[in-house]
Amino acid sequence: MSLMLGCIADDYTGASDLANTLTRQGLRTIQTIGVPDAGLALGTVDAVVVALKTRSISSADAVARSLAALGWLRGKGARHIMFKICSTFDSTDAGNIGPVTEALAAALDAPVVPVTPAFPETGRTVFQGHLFVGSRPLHESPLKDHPLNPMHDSDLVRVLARQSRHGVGLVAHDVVSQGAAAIAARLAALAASGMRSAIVDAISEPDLIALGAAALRLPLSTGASGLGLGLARAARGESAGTAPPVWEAPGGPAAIIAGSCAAATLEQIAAVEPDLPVHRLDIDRLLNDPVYADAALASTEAQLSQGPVLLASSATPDVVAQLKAAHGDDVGARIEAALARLAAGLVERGVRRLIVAGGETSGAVIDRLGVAALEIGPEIAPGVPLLRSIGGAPMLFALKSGNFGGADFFRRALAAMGVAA
Ligand SMILES: Nc1ncnc2c1ncn2[C@@H]1O[C@H](COP(=O)(O)OP(=O)(O)O)[C@@H](O)[C@H]1O
Ligand SMILES: O=C(O)[C@@H](O)C(=O)COP(=O)(O)O
Repeated sequence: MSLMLGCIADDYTGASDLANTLTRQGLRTIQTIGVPDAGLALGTVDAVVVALKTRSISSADAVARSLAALGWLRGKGARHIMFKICSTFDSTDAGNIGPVTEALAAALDAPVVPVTPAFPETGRTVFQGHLFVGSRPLHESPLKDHPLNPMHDSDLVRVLARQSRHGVGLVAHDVVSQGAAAIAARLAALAASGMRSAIVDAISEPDLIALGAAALRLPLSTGASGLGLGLARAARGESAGTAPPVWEAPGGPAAIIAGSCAAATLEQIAAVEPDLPVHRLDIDRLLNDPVYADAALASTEAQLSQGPVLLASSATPDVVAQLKAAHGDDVGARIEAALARLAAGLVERGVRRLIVAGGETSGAVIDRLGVAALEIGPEIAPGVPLLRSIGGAPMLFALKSGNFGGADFFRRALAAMGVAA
């Protein structure tokens, strides 16, 4: 097997977001959870997205796990490697976008790495190296309040340079607008001057297509799903590619687990509250009362037979700050583990259709359920596909980035799973 694209994602919703884009661009794509066992049957695929949970761990661990994924992808003949990061560049000054990019570049002997989180379809654009979320620069967007990776600087050349050993350049829009050859020439000039990565401007799909054509000539690129779109177009060439599959909806109750504290998720929870039972979890009890989780699950049992239920830890930034002050900076990881336990309890009670809101939350849930890989189905909302587990009891998932989806996302996801809300 020889893969057109081998992708390494730093969180699970990011992985499914990219897999969705590649699938919509006609590439047969599979998402694996970590480096898959040798026995996993991948079938005939053009791209594999290896989902890792490395965005918020130590940079040494993130590098080691990403290099292991690289080794597996190279063993599958991947012709180009893409490191999938968040379209809002979620990271701290301690890493991990810079350290992982530089480690992968060294392993691949890449002369320079184009880097862009641009994803205009979801309002992420990069101009003069500055990242905009909608009309606001990153540091004025809701991402400034992220519980794990609050973003306080929209100048990505500066942000990436703070977490990189080598110099970081810029391919500005006046070059990008001239097309792939101009981008490639600028990247080569930056490499000759000692730069090893470069933020690349992109504000539209044509920019992404030009960048994809230039990037595919290099061993490695780093970015969000917009970059994936450009790479897929260049890799696919003129072939039409393949359409996403249509699945028979499996039976079984449905549930929603929300761990994201993003503004979009808070709005989505409020929007669906009139239609189904919403359990807003008491975090103090969730973390300290040994019987609270079982009591919460018991309270859902009768409800699950009537329709979907939603369990949420999600809170506004001021409440998140209070809980971090009360429980320590690791409160996020502890809540993830508690939500994953609740998800396992819901599956034990027959749930086979599960929507999870939050990247780190999705990682904890999918790991706890032991899912090995996911097929990519039709798109529910930009950046969020319907997913079906591969191996084990078949389950349908929707793993939603906290920031993605409109107010009606949960209703749309349930409908895509064959569930009326
Ligand atoms: N009430 C809360 N207070 C503090 N942290 C929370 C709360 N609820 C969830 N969290 C944590 O916030 C983080 C959300 O990250 P994630 O799941 O990646 O969402 P997003 O996709 O919005 O980034 C997780 O670590 C989660 O456990
Ligand atoms: O690129 C994106 O924005 C998403 O694919 C993503 O990575 C979001 O991460 P979470 O907000 O942690 O889900």
